[in-house]
Amino acid sequence: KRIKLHHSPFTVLVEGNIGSGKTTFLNYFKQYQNVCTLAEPIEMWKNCGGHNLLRYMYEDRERWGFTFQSYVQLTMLKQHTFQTNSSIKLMERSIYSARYCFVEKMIRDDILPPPSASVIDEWFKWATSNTICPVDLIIYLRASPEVVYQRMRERNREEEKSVPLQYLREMHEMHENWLYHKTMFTCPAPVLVVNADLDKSVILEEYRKVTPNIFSTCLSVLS
Ligand SMILES: Cc1cc2cn([C@H]3C[C@H](O)[C@@H](CO)O3)c(=O)nc2[nH]1
Repeated sequence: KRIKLHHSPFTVLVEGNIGSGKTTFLNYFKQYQNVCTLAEPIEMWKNCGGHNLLRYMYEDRERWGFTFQSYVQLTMLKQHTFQTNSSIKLMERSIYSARYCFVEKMIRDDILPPPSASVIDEWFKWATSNTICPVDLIIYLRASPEVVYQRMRERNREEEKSVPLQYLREMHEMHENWLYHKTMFTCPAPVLVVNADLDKSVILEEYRKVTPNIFSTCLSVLS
């Protein structure tokens, strides 16, 4: 009797701070034909009905925090429920990092008033209470704040030009609490930590190391 221990498709979340190399990681796995990669829908956040919610959020987090995170949650739900025939689905971030890292940070910074936080949380609890957001593995691209700050500056994304190093330090701690120390919230799947500080000249070798975990089907045969 054989039982399946994972969902179809085998769903992998690529998580990490701003500038930790998620896009590079996703692009590396594009080379495999049975992998469906879903990049973070940042273009949708930059144009929701003609509004650049990402820019509004960074310009005034109190005023636009809820609006932005509410739309992020919808776009992430769309990605989680995206149907593919590929055997593996690789997602950049998720509804989980939305809630446990970014929304949680806004709550702790008093950016998100409790009533707004409750509304986002009710959507999150509904979305994750049934099987519409399945996860089988989380890849945590773990990078130091100073390294990702440098990369963010070099990438020079218009909306991020005023993001300070301190914010990246705090977002690093949110990721550490959730995915490394696991002191905050539950992890919806096993976590594989990748040293994302490595220079791009050697980082692909580091990504290659986790391919067995992504491509191994975790079928177990019961005697
Ligand atoms: C799920 C999720 C992704 C995400 C990204 N961001 C920001 C961080 C980066 O500056 C930009 C692209 O990741 O959007 C955010 O504020 N809240 C988010 N929530």
